[in-house]
Amino acid sequence: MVKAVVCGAAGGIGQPLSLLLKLNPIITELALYDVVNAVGVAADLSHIPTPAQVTGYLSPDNGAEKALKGADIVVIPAGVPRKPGMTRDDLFVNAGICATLAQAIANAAPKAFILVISNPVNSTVPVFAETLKKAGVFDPKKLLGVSHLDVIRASTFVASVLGKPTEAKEYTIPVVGGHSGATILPLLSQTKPAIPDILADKEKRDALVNRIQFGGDEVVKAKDGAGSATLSMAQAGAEFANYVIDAAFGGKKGKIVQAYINLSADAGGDAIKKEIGADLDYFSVNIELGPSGVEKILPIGELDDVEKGLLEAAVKELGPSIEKGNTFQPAPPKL
Ligand SMILES: NC(=O)C1=CN([C@@H]2O[C@H](COP(=O)(O)OP(=O)(O)OC[C@H]3O[C@@H](n4cnc5c(N)ncnc54)[C@H](O)[C@@H]3O)[C@@H](O)[C@H]2O)C=CC1
Ligand SMILES: O=C([O-])CC(=O)C(=O)O
Repeated sequence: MVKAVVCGAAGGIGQPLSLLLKLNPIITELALYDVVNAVGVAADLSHIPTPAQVTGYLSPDNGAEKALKGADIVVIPAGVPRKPGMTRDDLFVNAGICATLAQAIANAAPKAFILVISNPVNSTVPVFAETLKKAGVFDPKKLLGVSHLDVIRASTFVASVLGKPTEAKEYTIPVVGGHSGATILPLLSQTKPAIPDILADKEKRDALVNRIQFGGDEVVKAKDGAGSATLSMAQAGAEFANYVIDAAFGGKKGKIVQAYINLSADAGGDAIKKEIGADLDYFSVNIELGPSGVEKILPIGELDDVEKGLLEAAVKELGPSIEKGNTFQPAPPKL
């Protein structure tokens, strides 16, 4: 029995993400929350004959907390997407939405796994953490910033450069750091199976790294004002949520993924701070998933010289974004 909740369920990501979660037979309850149209989307999905019973909630009458009550996992693609010319940091307007949703989760589902998709992830995850801390329910093992789209992009783009586009799933590339531009650090030297020909070709490699780091901009540009990645994000979000569900509720052991998490000492974050040579509170790292969420934080491992340079740039850009989230003060509620 697993209850999943999607906040922002009527949006460009929310709708296909909810559809993909409805197809997971382990999920028995699927609650959809949005400030618009969540009831309609729920009615639509409820006609699909899979186990999940779907309900929709809008904001009046405490809809968020009603949706969230008893949730095991909450996935959050709520908030404004980019338009051409904007950076993810320009989306910091989403911080208020994130703080409100975090408070609702603290009230109604304090033990749930929380998967944050809303941008800018580098700052919104700290916003979630700070709100949960104030409410006394913060568990760093259960708060996961979703950077998995960068991971699936890396597989797709590597396979394409190799001229093997149909074999993308065969290529595993850890992507660490953060989720925007230079903070996205694809560890091509750790690709499995190895890609020596790309690593030896500076021009090819630089272009590949750039495409992975700015894959989001590629979609924003192509959509030309109609938003950012929604369908690939829905796939990445559902795949990632299903990994978390399988590890926590399905008894599947040993799954290693990357997610943007809090590097608190008791979860093993100190070792990462040493590895990256920076005292950052958050970083996307290799984690082993399990019943408690982040079961283990694993080492980033050896970087080659190109990656050492990229790490330096990532750390420089991440620090201020984290600080922005850590120090965000939500507007007092209107009386
Ligand atoms: N982490 C990642 O890799 C990615 C993150 N994103 C981010 O995901 C977010 C959503 O993107 P889209 O679905 O394309 O946007 P969208 O505008 O299509 O959908 C957002 C939804 O959030 C809802 N919403 C707004 N305020 C809310 C609140 N207080 N509570 C609940 N729902 C609320 C809206 O009504 C709307 O249905 C954006 O911030 C975008 O930048 C997008 C792609 C990838
Ligand atoms: O680029 C954006 O604004 C949306 C996003 O995070 C991505 O596609 O990676």
